[in-house]
Amino acid sequence: MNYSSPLISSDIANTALRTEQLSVYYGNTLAVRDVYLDIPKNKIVSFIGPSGCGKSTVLRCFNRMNDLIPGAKVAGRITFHGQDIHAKTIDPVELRRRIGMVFQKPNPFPKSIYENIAFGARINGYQGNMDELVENSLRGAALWNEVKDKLRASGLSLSGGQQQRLCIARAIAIEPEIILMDEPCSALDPISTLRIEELMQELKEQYTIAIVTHNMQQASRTSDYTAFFNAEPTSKGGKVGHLVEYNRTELIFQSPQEEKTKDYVSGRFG
Ligand SMILES: Nc1ncnc2c1ncn2[C@@H]1O[C@H](COP(=O)(O)OP(=O)(O)OP(=O)(O)O)[C@@H](O)[C@H]1O
Repeated sequence: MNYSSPLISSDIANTALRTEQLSVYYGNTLAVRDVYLDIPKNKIVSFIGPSGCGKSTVLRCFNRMNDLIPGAKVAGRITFHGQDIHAKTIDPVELRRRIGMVFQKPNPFPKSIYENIAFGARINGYQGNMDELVENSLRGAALWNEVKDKLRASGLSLSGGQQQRLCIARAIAIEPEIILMDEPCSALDPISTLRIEELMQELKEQYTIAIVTHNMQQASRTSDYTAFFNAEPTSKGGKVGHLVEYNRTELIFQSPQEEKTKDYVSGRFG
């Protein structure tokens, strides 16, 4: 097996996202190169690696968030259930509805808890019973019991951990298939972090999750597969990220194939 370009499976039906020779540039600078990666359906995949190796860059490619960064350019191919996400027929707004995102810092709208859920759903044309959608989304994000008596209070009045679960509720309200999480717990205390991790286990029954995390214990606790990225120096004095090894999480942490992975997961660098 070639660990620099591992494809986990040839089982397309169970592959939610696939990258083939994915490279991303910011202006003329190559940030990350030649990533081959499959994200299987209804699994949690963690991206780990030292700062600047391109984890967030790759994550943002999946729902074309990099389109919104001036100068960012994506080369290679990304498919979502076999369909090229850069095809002319793909509407990036619809793609982002199907592939939602939760960010590092909880970012609820400065609106009521209720409206945080209802607003996006309304914009996306939701025609059903809004009270039900709000309740179900808050239940899905394990927040309902804490907020059911104060749905008109501001989302910003919640604790950091509750705000992050509100953002997850907002994401699931528009019924995505995939949830991308970019260090969703880095601003949270350990108890709120554990709640989000428990929630992820519940969510994966319905959704596919890809998460960037600096917390290796979190990757090993929560994910089915782990992708280890690293950055190597270039001749011009910069650095370029690449995928070193991708495999089942227990193999990455207990018997990695690559020396670099071994060094990283044992805390020797990063
Ligand atoms: N908007 C941007 N404009 C220019 N360069 C960027 C931009 N975003 C990221 N980069 C560069 O791309 C490279 C990869 O960054 P990225 O944030 O993807 O890495 P990361 O592994 O997620 O890092 P961290 O763990 O610190 O969040 C870095 O060299 C970074 O400086």
